[in-house]
Amino acid sequence: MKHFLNFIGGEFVATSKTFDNRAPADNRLLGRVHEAGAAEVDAAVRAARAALQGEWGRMSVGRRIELLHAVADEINRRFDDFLQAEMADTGKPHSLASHIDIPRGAANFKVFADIVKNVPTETFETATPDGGQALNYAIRSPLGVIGVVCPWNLPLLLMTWKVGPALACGNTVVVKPSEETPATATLLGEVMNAVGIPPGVYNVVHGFGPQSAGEFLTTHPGVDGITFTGETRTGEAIMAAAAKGVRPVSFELGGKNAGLVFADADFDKAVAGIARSAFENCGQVCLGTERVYVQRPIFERFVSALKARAEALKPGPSEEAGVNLGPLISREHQQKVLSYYQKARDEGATVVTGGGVPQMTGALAEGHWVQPTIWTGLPESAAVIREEIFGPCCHIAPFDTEEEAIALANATDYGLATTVWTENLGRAHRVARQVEVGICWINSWFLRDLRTAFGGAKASGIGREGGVHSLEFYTELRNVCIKL
Ligand SMILES: NC(=O)C1=CN([C@@H]2O[C@H](COP(=O)(O)OP(=O)(O)OC[C@H]3O[C@@H](n4cnc5c(N)ncnc54)[C@H](O)[C@@H]3O)[C@@H](O)[C@H]2O)C=CC1
Ligand SMILES: O=Cc1ccc(S(=O)(=O)O)cc1
Repeated sequence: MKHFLNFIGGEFVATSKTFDNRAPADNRLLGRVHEAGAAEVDAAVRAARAALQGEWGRMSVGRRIELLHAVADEINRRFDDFLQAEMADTGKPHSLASHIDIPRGAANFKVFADIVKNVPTETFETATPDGGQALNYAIRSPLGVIGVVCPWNLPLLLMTWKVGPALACGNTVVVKPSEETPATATLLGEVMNAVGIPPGVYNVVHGFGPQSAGEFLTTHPGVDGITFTGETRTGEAIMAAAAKGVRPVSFELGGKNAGLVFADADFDKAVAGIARSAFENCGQVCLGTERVYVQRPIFERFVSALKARAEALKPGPSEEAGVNLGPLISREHQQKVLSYYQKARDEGATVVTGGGVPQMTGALAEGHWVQPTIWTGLPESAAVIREEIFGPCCHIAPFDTEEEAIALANATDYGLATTVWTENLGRAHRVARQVEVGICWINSWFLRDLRTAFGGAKASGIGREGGVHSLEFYTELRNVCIKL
């Protein structure tokens, strides 16, 4: 039996309280996760503090960067171990995990190491009242011990998206992976030891949120800042915890993202793009599109074409050739998504395709599968149009004018992402400027350059990470003023 242990001060730590880790594809037992209690979380925070005050805190930026490149290289060397662990924990297809999750896991260390190496800070020469001069210059210091609370949808990618810049800036981290996906964060502990990252720089505590490792970590007074990706309501709880001690937070939260397809779009590219944004990772991407608005002249044709795409998706085990649809993460999440499928029917939706559970055979019948689903005909007040579902589904509605499309896209409490499909350059710019989101993709989706700002407007988050913007959260910018 496999055991997923905590990683504290460079050592793997077992606890007496464990819980099952099961594979979403077939519910088989993958291993037992050792839940960290308040004592283990405290030990992890202390180890992180000690590392900050020790070798890591004294290390030159150059050496730190070398080590983070070595972490990336070691992830790539152990690519298959990470791939197998991620596929088992999430059930996602090989094609997805091998092209996105694991490569990004490595890239997140390299990119931020290089950014930290190359970013300058400001200087100002200042006239003084006595007719002399002063020189101001800025320095960036690490924020300190960072609590990193992670979701289950892109476990390695989203964890390293925070750990990479945090370590590059000289901080130490205590990571709380999702209880659903403990494997790759644990494996990363082995990588840290293998390349010589000092003990205590990277720590992992396993467990749940309330009254477990998540709450123990976010309420711990030794944590200097908290970065979190997940549900908006959890963000509210973590923000309340962070208020004690006035500790900064960086949040990437939920979304109810719109896709806008204009009649002048390249039709085939728009259909393929919206299909990806609605169904990739079985719809479990915060950037995914659950509300599609299509200009009336192409509406019917678009609905038929997206239906064909949804019905062509092949659910199955990660490794099987041609499989491009995985399961949902858990039975609980499957029930949540299916409850929205029911709500859509109750509210009078036309179910264009899907709406239930696919017929899976053998062991896969025990997995958390749902059909890709498309609805039309609902009013904007319907639950599946208002609330984040996080499943492979979308509602499609027609619109007439550009103004109407923008108003529909903005009619939500969330503000994470929009994807716009048009061949009209002027329209693309106009729409991009007016949609109230952190990221607007034109004729694309999930096309990421890690140097760009990433984050949500409105209820979708606080702060921006990515490129130099990550430095705003992970460092304390200080000014030194010297009277010359
Ligand atoms: N924006 C995104 O990328 C993601 C959004 N979600 C949304 O969240 C929903 C539920 O997914 P969950 O994993 O249950 O999200 P969640 O927000 O409940 O959990 C994310 C992480 O926060 C931890 N956590 C939960 N409550 C906490 C608390 N009070 N204090 C400290 N840590 C806490 C969890 O243990 C987990 O590590 C999804 O259906 C989806 O709507 C989920 C995953 C990613
Ligand atoms: O699912 C949420 C999500 C997906 C990707 C990223 S990023 O590419 O690392 O910025 C962030 C959040």
